[in-house]
Amino acid sequence: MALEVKNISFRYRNGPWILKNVSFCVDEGERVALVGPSGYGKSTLSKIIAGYLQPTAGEILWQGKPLPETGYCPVQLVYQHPEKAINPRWKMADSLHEGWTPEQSMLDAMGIKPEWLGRWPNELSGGELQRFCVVRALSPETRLLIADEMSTMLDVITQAQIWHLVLKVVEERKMGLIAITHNQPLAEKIASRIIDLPALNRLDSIT
Ligand SMILES: Nc1ncnc2c1ncn2[C@@H]1O[C@H](COP(=O)(O)OP(=O)(O)OP(=O)(O)O)[C@@H](O)[C@H]1O
Repeated sequence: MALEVKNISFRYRNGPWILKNVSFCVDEGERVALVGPSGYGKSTLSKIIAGYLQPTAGEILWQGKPLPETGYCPVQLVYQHPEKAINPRWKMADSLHEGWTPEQSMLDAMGIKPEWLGRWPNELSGGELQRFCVVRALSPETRLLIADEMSTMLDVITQAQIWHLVLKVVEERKMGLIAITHNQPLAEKIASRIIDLPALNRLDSIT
């Protein structure tokens, strides 16, 4: 079992419980889609799995152990909002090369133009920025990619281009994938299993 989400419960400060006793596993190289209504906690759960948020209770295990606190994290998250994931004070080349140096062929496949590398993040569109975020997350050390509404704000041609590359890399490297999407046809196309978050969330067990 590559990823174990074990009895995860979460609330923001003293707010309402968002997740209660959520458990599921993702096998090595498995592709799953995580679905649920808007505001149901999918992004929150993805941040917990990637180690950006600490759960209020429960644990995330990767290959049977907690995620490493230092060094490269084998679980990488691509957010819905690329502008929040990129350092505004770094030029794009620096953000891109922060974790690894992708080959030119990957930049070409993602449609990243050479002139974008010398720009600041605010000089690119959301879709252009998102391409950088996707490539940055696809280091050879990444073993599980969480794509949280990764392509929602893109036009259909760009969406297809990005998903084509991501699925090719995931397949070649036998990586795991958790795709969070409201797009049912996309979920069915990219994933072999659909995880319905409301069915796992034990909010009724709150005392
Ligand atoms: N930083 C925060 N502080 C307090 N509440 C938050 C915070 N971030 C999210 N929430 C709340 O937590 C709940 C779950 O939000 P989350 O973004 O995880 O849902 P989601 O299922 O990903 O939604 P969507 O499909 O609309 O993206 C929402 O009610 C949201 O308002």
